[in-house]
Amino acid sequence: MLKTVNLNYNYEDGKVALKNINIDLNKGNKIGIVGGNGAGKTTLFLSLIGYLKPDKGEVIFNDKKIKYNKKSLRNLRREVGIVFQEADKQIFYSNTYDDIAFGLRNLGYDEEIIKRKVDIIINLLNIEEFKDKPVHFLSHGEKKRVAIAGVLALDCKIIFFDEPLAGLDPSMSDNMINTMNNIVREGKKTVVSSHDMDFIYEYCDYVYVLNKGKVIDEGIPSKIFLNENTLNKANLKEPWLVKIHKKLNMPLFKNEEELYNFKRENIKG
Ligand SMILES: Nc1ncnc2c1ncn2[C@@H]1O[C@H](COP(=O)(O)OP(=O)(O)OP(=O)(O)O)[C@@H](O)[C@H]1O
Repeated sequence: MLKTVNLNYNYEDGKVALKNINIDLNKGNKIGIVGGNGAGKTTLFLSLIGYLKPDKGEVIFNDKKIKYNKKSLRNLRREVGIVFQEADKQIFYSNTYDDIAFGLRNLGYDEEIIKRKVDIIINLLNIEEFKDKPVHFLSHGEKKRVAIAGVLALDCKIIFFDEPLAGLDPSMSDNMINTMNNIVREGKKTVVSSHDMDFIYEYCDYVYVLNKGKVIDEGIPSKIFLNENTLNKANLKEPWLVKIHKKLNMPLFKNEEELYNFKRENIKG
C-alpha cells in the first residue's frame, strides 16, 4: 500500500540524502530501516509520510502517486502516522488529553467522538494517571506514550517509529515493544528505524539496510544479519543471538524464548 519508486531527495544545501530508493512496505508488517548515522533513515521516513517532496521518483500510496496538495496529504495522514524520536517534536498542547485529541480535532471530528476515541486509547495504553497532567511535567518515556496515543487515536494503518527505544529504561522498552506488537496484532503495520540491532533482529520480519542514502541490502532479518559484508558496509553490530549461533555453533534463534526452549529440551534429553 505504501512504496517508493526510484526516490531521490537532496537537501537545500545540496546534500544528496536519498538515491534511487525502492522500498515496498508490503514486504512485511514489522519493517526495519537500519543504517549508520547519516545513512538517510529519517529523511526516508519524512519522505514516506509526505513531509519531504522527492526531487526525483515517487512515493506511491494505494497504487497512486502522492500529490503534495493539502487534500492528498490530509488523506495520507489519516492512514500513515509517525512517532518521532524526540517526543517534544510532536507534542504541542499543555495537557495530555488535548495533545492526544489534537490530530482528531484537526481532521474535524465532533468533540463527543473525540472524547470516546481518546478515552479508549488512554485506557489501552494505560496512561490514565497522567491524563490531566501538563505534558511538560511528563518524563521522556511518558511523553513518548502520549505521542503514540495521538497517532493511535487517528487509527493510522501504518505507523513509523523513529528510534522507538532511544532513552527508554528496560521496563519502558518492553512496554514499547508490547505496544508495537499489539498494533501489528490489530492488523496494522509498523516501520521502525533503530541503532539497536538486537531489537531489530528480534522484532522485524523484513529489513532494509541503508548506507550513504542507498539501499544496499534487504530481506528477512536472518538473511541480513548473517551477511558480514552488509554489516561491515553499513556499520551494523551483529545481534547477540546471531553471535551465539556463529560462535557456539548453535541453531539461529529468533528470540530469547526460542533459545531457552531449545536448552530446556536438550537438558531434558
Ligand atoms: N536539513 C538538512 N539539511 C542538510 N542536510 C541534512 C539535513 N537533514 C539531514 N541532512 C543530512 O542528510 C543525511 C541523512 O540524514 P538523516 O537524518 O536522514 O540520517 P539518519 O540515517 O536518520 O541518521 P541518524 O541515525 O544519525 O539519525 C545526513 O548526511 C545529514 O547530515
